[in-house]
Amino acid sequence: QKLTFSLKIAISSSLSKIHLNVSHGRLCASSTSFSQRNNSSSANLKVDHDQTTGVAVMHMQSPPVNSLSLDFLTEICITLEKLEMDKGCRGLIITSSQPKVFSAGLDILEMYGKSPERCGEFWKAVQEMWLKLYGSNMVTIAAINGSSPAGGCLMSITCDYRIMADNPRYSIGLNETMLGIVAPFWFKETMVNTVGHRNTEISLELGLLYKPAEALNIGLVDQLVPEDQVLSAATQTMTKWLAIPEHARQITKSMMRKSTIEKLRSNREADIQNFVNFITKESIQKSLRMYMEMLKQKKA
Ligand SMILES: CC/C=C\C/C=C\CCCC/C=C/C(=O)SCCNC(=O)CCNC(=O)[C@H](O)C(C)(C)COP(=O)(O)OP(=O)(O)OC[C@H]1O[C@@H](n2cnc3c(N)ncnc32)[C@H](O)[C@@H]1OP(=O)(O)O
Repeated sequence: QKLTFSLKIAISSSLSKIHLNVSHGRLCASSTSFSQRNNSSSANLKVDHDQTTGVAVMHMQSPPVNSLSLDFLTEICITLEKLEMDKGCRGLIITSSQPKVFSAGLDILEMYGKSPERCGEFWKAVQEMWLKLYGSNMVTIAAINGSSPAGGCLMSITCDYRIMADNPRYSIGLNETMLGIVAPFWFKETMVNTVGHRNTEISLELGLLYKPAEALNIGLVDQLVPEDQVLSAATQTMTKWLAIPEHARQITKSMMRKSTIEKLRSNREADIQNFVNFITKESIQKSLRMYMEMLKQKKA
C-alpha cells in the first residue's frame, strides 16, 4: 500500500515552505523558498539553513544535557534525512544550545529497567543515527562547545572535522567501560578510523575522557578555539571543505568509510540482539544503576 503523507514545516519567512513527502519509505523534500534562510524547529532541534552558502547548522537543544533518548534520536534522524535529500544543503554543522554540554551521550534511562523490545527499538535508532551521519554525503563538522562523553563523542567522530572549545572543564571520549558497559564494534572502528588502533585500545579499555588539549594531541579533535569562536571557526572550515570538487570528495569519503558502514549494515539484527542480551543482564543493570547514583551524588 502506497504510503504518502505530507508534513508542513513552519519556516521563519511566511513566504517559504518545505514539503516532505514520504513515498514507499523514501523521504523527499521539495522547497519553494523565496528567502535565502530557512529556519526550522522541532521539539529539541533548531536548524538554520542558509540557502546561499548551502550550510545548515543543527543546534541540539534537549535539556538538560542533550542525552540521546529514543525520541531525540528519531528527531535527529528525520532532520538528517531531510537535509541529506535537500540538494541545496551541502554542509552540516552540529552544535549544542545547552550550556557546557555538547551531548551527554546515550540516555542512560533508555537502557535501564526497559523491556527487551524497547531496548531493541532504542538501539535501532542509535544505529540509524550513526549510519546517517557516518555515511552522509554532506560535509559534516562537529562544533563541540561542551563536554562530549560516549555517544556524544561518537556523534562527533562520525563528522568529517571536529572543532572543540578550548575549555579544560570540558572532556570528550568513549568512556563506556567506566559505566561497566562495552562500546560495540562500530563505535570502536569509528574511533580507530579517527585516532588509530593503539590510541583506541588504551582509550576504550580505560574508558578515558580527554581534556581538549589531550584530545587534540591524539587527533580526537582537529582544532581548539576559544569558546565563543567555535561556530565561526566551524563556518570558516566549512567554506574550505565546500571548495573541494564535490564528487571527488564524496567518493573519497565513501571509500574511507565503506567497509565499517557495510559491516554494520549487514549485521544490524545481530548487533541489536547483542545489545539487548547484554544490556538486560542483571549485572549490567546493576552497573548502570550505580553509575546513575554516582552522577546524582556528584551533584549533591
Ligand atoms: C559486547 C558488546 C555488545 C553490545 C553492546 C553493548 C553495550 C552497550 C553499549 C552502549 C554504548 C553507550 C553509550 C553511551 O553514550 S552511555 C552514556 C554515557 N554518558 C556519560 O557517561 C555522561 C554522564 N554525564 C555526565 O558526565 C555529566 O552529566 C555531563 C554530561 C558532563 C554534564 O555535567 P553537568 O553539567 O554537571 O550535569 P549533571 O551531571 O548535573 O547532569 C544533569 C542531569 O542530567 C542527567 N544525565 C547526565 N547524563 C545523562 C545521560 N547520559 N543519560 C541520562 N541522564 C543523564 C544527570 O543525571 C542529571 O539528572 P538530574 O535528574 O540529577 O538533574
